[in-house]
Amino acid sequence: MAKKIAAGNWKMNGTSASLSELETLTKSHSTCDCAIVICPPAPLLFRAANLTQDSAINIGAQDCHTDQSGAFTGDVAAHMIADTGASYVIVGHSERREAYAERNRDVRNKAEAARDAGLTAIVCLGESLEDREADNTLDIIGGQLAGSVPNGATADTVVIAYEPIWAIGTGKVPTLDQIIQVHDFIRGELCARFGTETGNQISLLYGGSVKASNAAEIFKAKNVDGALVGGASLQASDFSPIIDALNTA
Ligand SMILES: O=C[C@H](O)COP(=O)(O)O
Repeated sequence: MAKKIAAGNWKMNGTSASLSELETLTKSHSTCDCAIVICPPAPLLFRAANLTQDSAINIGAQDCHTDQSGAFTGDVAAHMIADTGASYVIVGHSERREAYAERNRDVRNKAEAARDAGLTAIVCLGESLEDREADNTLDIIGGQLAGSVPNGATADTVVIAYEPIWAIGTGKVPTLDQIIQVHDFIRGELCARFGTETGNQISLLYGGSVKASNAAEIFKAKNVDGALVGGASLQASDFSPIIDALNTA
């Protein structure tokens, strides 16, 4: 059975003042049946990891480089992220695939670098509105999954986040049937590639306009093991009810 995960991606939002939101979450969720992961901007990683040490909250980064060191100005290596005390890293978010032209091969290399550093990679997949309207969703997701997830993936090294690009930050959410169709497909592909036991253990998160008002409904869906939340993860008061909905799902 896959671990339930409530993950928050703060994207390029937050300063040291935002750590108070983490403090609130830490206090309000001192124990939790699901894993809680907060991915703040890189400058906050070290302090966030310190603040949440020995709590139910895990810290993750939003990206990593494929290499361990070198002349890559502005980049951060996976082992540097692990050194801050963080344990997760998001790779292949659609915003990076688009803005930095990251291809599946780059995402897979990043996920491998994360694994080698002892981090769990949250590998993001998602179709554009154009793909969806052309009925290409499963082809796109299948290609991204095959190309972005490393061989030998396990539940400890990889989490999958399905995030339809058209649902990110738009308030538009796919129907439950659409989410179920894609998550069932991903589960089937993972089982076929990694075996039934491992395939069923890898957590599948849904992302795209998840909020307190729709979380419980989304978490009812088979093969939805949690969420990757953007906007509604910035304030503890918005994210807490999403965690609670996952706990009771
Ligand atoms: O990584 C998170 C996703 O991009 C979802 O963002 P959102 O919840 O603001 O739509």
